[in-house]
Amino acid sequence: MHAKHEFCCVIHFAGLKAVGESCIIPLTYYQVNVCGSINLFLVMKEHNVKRLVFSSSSTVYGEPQFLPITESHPVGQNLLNGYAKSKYYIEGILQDLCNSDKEWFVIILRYFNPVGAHSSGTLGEDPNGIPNNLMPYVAHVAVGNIPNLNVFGNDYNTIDGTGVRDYLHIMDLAEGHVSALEKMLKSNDSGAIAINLGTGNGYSVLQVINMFSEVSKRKIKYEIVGRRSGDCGSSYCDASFAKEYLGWEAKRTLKEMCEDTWRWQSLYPQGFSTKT
Ligand SMILES: O=c1ccn([C@@H]2O[C@H](COP(=O)(O)OP(=O)(O)O[C@H]3O[C@H](CO)[C@H](O)[C@H](O)[C@H]3O)[C@@H](O)[C@H]2O)c(=O)[nH]1
Repeated sequence: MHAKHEFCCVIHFAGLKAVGESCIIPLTYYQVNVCGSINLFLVMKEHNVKRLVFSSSSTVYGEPQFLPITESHPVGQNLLNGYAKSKYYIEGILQDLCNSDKEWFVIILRYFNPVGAHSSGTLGEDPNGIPNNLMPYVAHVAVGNIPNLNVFGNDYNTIDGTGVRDYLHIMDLAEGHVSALEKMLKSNDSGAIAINLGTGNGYSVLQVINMFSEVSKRKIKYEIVGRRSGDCGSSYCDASFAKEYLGWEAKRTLKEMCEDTWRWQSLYPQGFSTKT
């Protein structure tokens, strides 16, 4: 690709991302995420392309030590799964790379919980098999593919005892990348800069279920079960650095996240394999 086209920046989205799976096949996670990234950085270096936007994850913060989570929160401590470690290792590799060569400029985007779909309803999340994450699971229950949702724990120190996360509309996330690219093209900065991408607001599992039920007009059957291993009670970010540095902030509400997810799921109950 580099031989045929000229590139000025690369966005590195590729990788495996299921937390549970990374505990079962850690070597595959390190091979795909870490080795795959190193291969990409080597090719970029060979072709003298030294500007990169990297998809990292808020999981690098581990169990939050304070909230909201700022970019200066410690990273790499008590990471509970191979997925989080793979992102943390890649961030470290990028720091080393930038220290070794001052021409590199890397924006590390630490995603909180991306959810939702394109507002047209034609592009959405289509997990393989049973979804791992809350929003697609709720959508599958609402559309009737799965009978009920397990809520993992209601004994956290949160508004209603269920886990709180910083859900971010996928279109806001996409726009965050555009802002990062624009920044790269017009700035003379260098080094590796980590930026939280989230709304700064936390919502509990029950708040998400209630909002989804309201917009879909469907009852979401759920059952409270024990905590899922590796989960923390609350995670939400301080999103102010993204605004200051990239001029980006999330605009879409939890209601829009649920509406757009529902539009996609109700139009395509079987995802991309739905017969139209
Ligand atoms: O069937 C489910 C699924 C999830 N939850 C709860 O819903 C909340 C959100 O869980 P998700 O699985 O949707 O999201 P996580 O916060 O666990 O993890 C996600 O967000 C992380 C960053 O915080 C990483 O990016 C990771 O890849 C991604 O899976 C948690 O409290 C979880 O316990 C349930 O109650 N039932």
